[in-house]
Amino acid sequence: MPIAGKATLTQYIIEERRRHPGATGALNAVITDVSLACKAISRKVAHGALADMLGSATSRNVQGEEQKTLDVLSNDMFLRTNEWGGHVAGMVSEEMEAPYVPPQQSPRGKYLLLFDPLDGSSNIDVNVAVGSIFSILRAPTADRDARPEDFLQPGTQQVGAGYAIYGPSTMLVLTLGNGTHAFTLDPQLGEWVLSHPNLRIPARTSEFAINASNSRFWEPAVKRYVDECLAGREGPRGIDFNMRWIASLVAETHRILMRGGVFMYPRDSKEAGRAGRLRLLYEACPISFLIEQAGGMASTGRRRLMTVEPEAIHQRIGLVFGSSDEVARVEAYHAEAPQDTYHAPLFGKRGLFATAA
Ligand SMILES: O=P(O)(O)OC[C@H]1O[C@](O)(COP(=O)(O)O)[C@@H](O)[C@@H]1O
Ligand SMILES: [Mg+2]
Ligand SMILES: [Mg+2]
Repeated sequence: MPIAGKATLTQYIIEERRRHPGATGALNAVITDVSLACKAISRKVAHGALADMLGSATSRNVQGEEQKTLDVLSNDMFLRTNEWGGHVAGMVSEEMEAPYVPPQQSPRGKYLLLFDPLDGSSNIDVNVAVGSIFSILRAPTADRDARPEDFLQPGTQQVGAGYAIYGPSTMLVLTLGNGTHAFTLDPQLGEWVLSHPNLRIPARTSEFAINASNSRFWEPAVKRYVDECLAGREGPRGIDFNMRWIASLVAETHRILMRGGVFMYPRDSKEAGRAGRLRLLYEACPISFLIEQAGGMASTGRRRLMTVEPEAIHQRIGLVFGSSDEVARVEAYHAEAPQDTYHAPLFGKRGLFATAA
């Protein structure tokens, strides 16, 4: 019996399976296992300081970032819930240098799971929303253990993707390639309830999100786009824009899925040899899949993000996503502007901060 007339996650994925007559239920099992990990993480996050879970672990992850206690614990939750089920042949995580291959599987799992177990972890200690992001790929072969190169598949190959957000309420947002749907965790029942079926992102928006402290490292096309937004009603866009920055990709994505907007963590020159801040396989690809399935666009700034052929499991990339008119505009500015042709009006000769001649 549906809760308050709404389907549960279990009911939804069983219904989805009917679209694939040959399906064995293994994908549903992976989603169930992931959603169990997310419930467990949600409980830990909700206890905050009372669970003695805040603060930093003593370790650093493969990208040299300080690991929070909850980063390590959340990673463990994902590994433990999924290795037991036997449906994944290997897992890649932000928190592990090499893929994890579950022991003694026979037959081997059909799927590969990639995840950021705790996204936005700099927000944990200040009690702001964090989340978990996941992507599901098919394992290319069942004949051998999963290898790093097996995970190097473009986003278009994802069979499922989603995130959990641990905010005022806990939600799971999922796509299996048939729309993007949001489930709210009923804390009494411990059940995910389909509260927001078929999310749609409006094509137009007047809200953007970017870490403006990086502006001196941006490419000209991004500078131009942001300057035009900031110029508001008096500028070329003719409308006032609002700006947001939560420093939590999951929370920014959630806002955009709920009411539109554009998010940018573009390629920049902040660190030599680093293409962008976000990780391609377990941040940018799953978010892009969710956004496209909700009618939005997701781009590197220059091209559709999900067509990028990955080269390394922890590869970083520029990401621009959200309302399609705005993402298309950012792509157009990149196509138009050779690297050195745009001069920001704020700092130009006749700009706001120009010094008297
Ligand atoms: O420190 P910045 O530049 O605000 O970066 C924030 C970005 O970094 C992230 O926190 C990276 O995620 P992790 O917390 O998983 O490392 C994104 O969620 C967010 O968009
Ligand atoms: Mg992250
Ligand atoms: Mg993380």
